[in-house]
Amino acid sequence: MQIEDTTIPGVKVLTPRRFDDSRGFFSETWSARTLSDAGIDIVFVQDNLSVSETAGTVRGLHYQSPPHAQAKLVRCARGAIFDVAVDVRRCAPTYGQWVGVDLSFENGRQLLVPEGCLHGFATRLPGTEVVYKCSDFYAPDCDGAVAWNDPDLGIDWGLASGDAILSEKDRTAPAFAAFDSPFVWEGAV
Ligand SMILES: Cc1cn([C@H]2C[C@H](O)[C@@H](COP(=O)(O)OP(=O)(O)O[C@H]3O[C@@H](C)C(=O)[C@@H](O)[C@H]3O)O2)c(=O)[nH]c1=O
Repeated sequence: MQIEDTTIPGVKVLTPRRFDDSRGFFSETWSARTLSDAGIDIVFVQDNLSVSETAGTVRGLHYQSPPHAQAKLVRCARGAIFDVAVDVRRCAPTYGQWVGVDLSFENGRQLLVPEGCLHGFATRLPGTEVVYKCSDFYAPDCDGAVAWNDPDLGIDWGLASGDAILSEKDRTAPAFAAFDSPFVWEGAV
C-alpha cells in the first residue's frame, strides 16, 4: 500500500498493491492493520455504494456535522471520478483549500477524507460505481451541503460543458460564504 500526503493535512492518497496474474489481479482494498501501521487509526462503521449512470454527474459537496462527523475512504470500483476534499476546519492552515484526485478502477487509487472536510466527486465515465467507507453512521439531521461550484472555492472539476447532473439538494446548496462550519482544526492528523 502506497500512502501519500496531499497539500491538505489528513487528506491522503492510498494506492493498494495489485497482484496481477493470468486471471486478472488481486488487491487488498482495505486493511485496518496496514492503515494502523501507517498511523491511520480510523474505525469505519458503514460502507456505501453509489452508482451514477452518466458522466458529468456531481455529488457534493457534503458533510455530516459533529457529533456524527465522518471520515471517508473513497474508491472507484468501476469507471472514474475526480474526487474532491475541501478543508473546512476553522483555523486550519489550509482552511477553504481543496484537493482533487483522479480515482478510477484502472488506477485503484483511494482518497482518505478526514472529518472536517467537505467531500464531493464528478464522474468521468458512465456507469461509475463509487464505494466508500465511513467512520460514522448516516445521520440525516446532521447532513449538509455546500455549493459544488462556489466561486470562492474555485474547484476546477474538469467538466467539459461546465454543466453537471445534480440532485435537488446539491442544486440548491448554500454558498461557501454562508456556510457556518461546525468543524475546528485540532492539529495535524
Ligand atoms: C448518504 C446516505 C444516503 N442515504 C439515503 C438518503 C437519500 O434518500 C438517498 C440519497 O442520498 P444523497 O442524495 O444524500 O446521496 P449522495 O448525494 O450520493 O450523498 C453522498 O455524496 C457523497 C459525495 C458523500 O460524501 C456521501 O457522504 C454522501 O453525502 O440515500 C442513506 O440511506 N444513507 C446514507 O448514508
